Amino acid sequence: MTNVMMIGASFSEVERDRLKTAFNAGFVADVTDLDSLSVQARAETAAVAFKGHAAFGAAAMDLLPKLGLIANFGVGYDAIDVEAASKRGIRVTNTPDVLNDDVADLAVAMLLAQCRNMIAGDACVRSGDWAAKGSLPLNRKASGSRVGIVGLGRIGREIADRLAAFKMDIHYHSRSEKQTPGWTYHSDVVSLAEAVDFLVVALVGGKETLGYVGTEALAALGPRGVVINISRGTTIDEAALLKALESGIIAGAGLDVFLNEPDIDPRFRALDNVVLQPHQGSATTETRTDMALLQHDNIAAFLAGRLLLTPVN
Ligand SMILES: O=CC(=O)O
Repeated sequence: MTNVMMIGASFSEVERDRLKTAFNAGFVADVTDLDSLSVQARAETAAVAFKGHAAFGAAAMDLLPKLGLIANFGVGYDAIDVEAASKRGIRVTNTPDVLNDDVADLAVAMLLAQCRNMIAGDACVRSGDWAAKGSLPLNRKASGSRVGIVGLGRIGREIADRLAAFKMDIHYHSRSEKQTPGWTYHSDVVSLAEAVDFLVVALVGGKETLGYVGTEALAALGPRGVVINISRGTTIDEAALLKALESGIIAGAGLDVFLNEPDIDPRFRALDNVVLQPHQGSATTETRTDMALLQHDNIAAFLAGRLLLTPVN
């Protein structure tokens, strides 16, 4: 009997094997494939191990009448309609904390790569241009500048701690003022953007933060401003961001997340003032293993009737 169903083409072979061995879990690549399962397989499914960013809404939940748990692989669960799940008595879990370090590391790496022009530097050495044409134009100092963190949750704090070690003056905006070591709170994102050179977006995704950083904040950041986004493509108004990058309203960006991943807006690829990453904030072997184990442990706890480790609802 299979009462656990994996949903997500992005599960690795190791992750699939682990869940298959532990729970005899079945597999479908996408939520839209659920109706291809037999009536019995759907009727037996008590828990779903979910991975990916495709929407998991009420209609899919209704295909699984005994569903009691959606265990998300990832901290962000904006793909899952949690309200619809709660209404149906379905619990949702995620994988917080274990990925904070990696996501914060990538944010810092993109900020440094952007300032120090590292992508062009690598190309310059590889292509032979260094010998043929000489060094690159001077790039930009990162240490000691002013940075604004949008969203001082678990990941935002890790980013701020790292950038404080780079002697940066830390400003932040979040729902409420926090206990911080001398960092400056801003009650709105525009005043934060006005005060800093770098804006690092570490918000949760979802309806509430849709287009949170928009035209006004980008204009306030100004022509030396750099945006780093490791949250979700939805948190920045992407049309406004592209316009700001193309027209010099801001200086550049480091982006790990986009709308319509992986088929991102081709205008990004034409820009030479951006560092682009394929949504890989948590993508180290170590962290993905920890995330997989936490997802597994939530499913095991649910099936055994124990308390969930990291519940969302
Ligand atoms: O995007 C990755 C996550 O939410 O964990």
